[in-house]
Amino acid sequence: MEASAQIGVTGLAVMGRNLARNFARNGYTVAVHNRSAGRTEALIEEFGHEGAFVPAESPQEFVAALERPRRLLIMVKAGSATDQVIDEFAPLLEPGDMIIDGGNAHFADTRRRERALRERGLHFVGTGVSGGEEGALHGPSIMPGGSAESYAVLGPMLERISAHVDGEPCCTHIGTDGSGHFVKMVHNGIEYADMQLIAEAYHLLREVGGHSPAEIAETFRRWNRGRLDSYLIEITAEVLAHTDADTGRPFVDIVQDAAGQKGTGRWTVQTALDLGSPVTAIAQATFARVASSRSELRAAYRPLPGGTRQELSPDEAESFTRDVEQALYASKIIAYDQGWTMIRDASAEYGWSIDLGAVARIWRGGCIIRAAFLDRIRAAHAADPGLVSLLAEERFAREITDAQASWRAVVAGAARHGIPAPAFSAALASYDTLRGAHLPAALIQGQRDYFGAHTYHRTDREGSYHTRWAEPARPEVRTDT
Ligand SMILES: NC(=O)C1=CN([C@@H]2O[C@H](COP(=O)(O)OP(=O)(O)OC[C@H]3O[C@@H](n4cnc5c(N)ncnc54)[C@H](OP(=O)(O)O)[C@@H]3O)[C@@H](O)[C@H]2O)C=CC1
Ligand SMILES: O=C(CO)[C@H](O)[C@H](O)COP(=O)(O)O
Repeated sequence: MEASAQIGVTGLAVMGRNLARNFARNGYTVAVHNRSAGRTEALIEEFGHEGAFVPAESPQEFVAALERPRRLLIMVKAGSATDQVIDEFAPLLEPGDMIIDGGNAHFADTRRRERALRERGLHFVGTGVSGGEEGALHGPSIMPGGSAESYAVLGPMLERISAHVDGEPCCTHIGTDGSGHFVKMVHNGIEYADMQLIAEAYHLLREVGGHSPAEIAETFRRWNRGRLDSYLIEITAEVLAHTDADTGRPFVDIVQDAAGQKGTGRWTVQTALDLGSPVTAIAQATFARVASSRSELRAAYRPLPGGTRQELSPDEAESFTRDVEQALYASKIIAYDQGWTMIRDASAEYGWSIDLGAVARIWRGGCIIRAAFLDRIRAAHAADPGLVSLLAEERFAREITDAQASWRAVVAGAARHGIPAPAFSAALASYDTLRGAHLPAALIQGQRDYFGAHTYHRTDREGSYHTRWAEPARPEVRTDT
C-alpha cells in the first residue's frame, strides 16, 4: 500500500469517526481503522465522499498507509484498551513516529506510556480533546502534551482542525508528557462545577422562586446574553424548555434525578488532594452527583424534616432571581479559580511550565465550558503573567465584591428553605476561608499537638513547639533545636 495519509485514526466510534472526517474535510488524507471492521466500512459508506480516506482492515495495512513520520491517533475507550492498542501498533512503528492518544486518559497513565515509548524512540502525545461529537467534527478544543518536537510536526494539523475564536486556534502545546491530559481532566472538573452551579440555580429558582422550567429557561436565555454567556447556559435553557412528547410534562420532570459520571471529575478531586489544591466547589459538584445516585441513603433521609418554605411575592421573586444570577457568577469565578490553581500547582510539581493564559484562550471555543468569561481569564493572565488568583485581578475582585450581599443571601436562603446548594455554599466558604485573616486551624494544630505531639508554630517566635499536655504545668518545649 502506498504511504499517502498524513494522519491515521484508529477507533471510529463517535469521537474518532468525527475527528477523521474533520481532518479529511480540512484537506488531509486520513487512514482509518477500527478493531471491528464494520465501523470503518460504515464511515467510508456514509462519509467517504467528504474527503480522502484510506480504509485499513489490519494494523499492518493501517501503518503502511501512513506517511513518515507516522502520525497515528488513537480514539478508543480510555483505560486498558489504550494499552492494548499501543501494544498492537508500537512494534509496527519506527523511531520518530508519533502515537497520539486523544481519549480521556488519566494523566499518570499518559506519563507512564510516554516514558515507555520514548525509550523506544517513539513520540507519545497525550492529547485532551473536548467538544463531544459535534465539536470533534466542526472544531474541538485540543490540548496536546508530549514533546515540543512532536508538536512542531503535529501542531499545525491539530490547530487547523480545532475551533477558532477571533482567528486564533483553540489548540496549543500544553507542556511535556501528561500535561495535556491533566489539563483536560481539570477542564472536566470545572465542567462538573459549572453544571452543578447551574443546576443549583435552577433548583433555587424553581423551589424558592416558584418559577416553572419554561420560565427558568427564559431566565437562562436572558442570562446567556450577559456575562454568563456560555455553551452550558445555552444548552440548559434548551433542556429546560423541552417537553416530554409522551406525557406533555417538562423533560426535567420525567428524568430520574441521579447524575452519572464517567470519572474525570472524580480523578480531578483525587488528584487535587494529592497536590494540596483546595478545589472544594469542584469536589462538592462531584459529590453531589455521587449523592444523587445513592438511592438507599436518600430513602433513609427522606422522612426527616427540612427547612421552612416561604412563598415569595412577585417582586421578591424577581429580586431573588437577580440574587441568584449574582451568586451563580461569583461561585463560577471561584470554581474556575480553583481549576486554575490546580493547573498551576501541577505545572510546578511536574515542571510543565504551563501557560495559564493560553489554557483560557484555547477553552474559549470548541469545548464544553466555552464561554465569554474565558476571554476575561485570558486577558487577566495576559495583563499579569504571574497572576496568582483570578481574585487578584481588579475586575474579578470588584465583581465578587459587588456580588457579596446577594451571594450570601442566596446561600443563607437555600439553607433556610432546606434546598441543597452544595457548590454555591462551597464556593462561598472557599472565598471566606481564603480571605480570612484568622482561621480556626490554630485550634486544629493544638488538638494535633495534644493527642499526637505533632508540634505547632507560634505566631510570635520562630521554631517548632510542643506542649506537654499530660503534665499539670503544661510546659512548652522547642522541638527543632
Ligand atoms: N464521547 C465524548 O463526548 C468524548 C469522548 N472522549 C474520549 O474519546 C475516546 C473515544 O470516545 P468515544 O468515541 O465516545 O468511544 P468509546 O469510548 O465508546 O470507545 C469505543 C471505541 O473504542 C474501541 N475499543 C474499545 N476497546 C478496544 C480494544 N480493546 N481494542 C481496540 N479498540 C477498542 C471500540 O472498538 P469496537 O468498535 O471494535 O468496539 C470503539 O471504536 C474515549 O477515550 C473517550 O473518553 C473525549 C471527549 C469527549
Ligand atoms: O470529556 C467530555 C467533555 O469534555 C465528556 O463529555 C465528559 O467525559 C463527560 O463526562 P461525564 O460522563 O463524567 O459527565
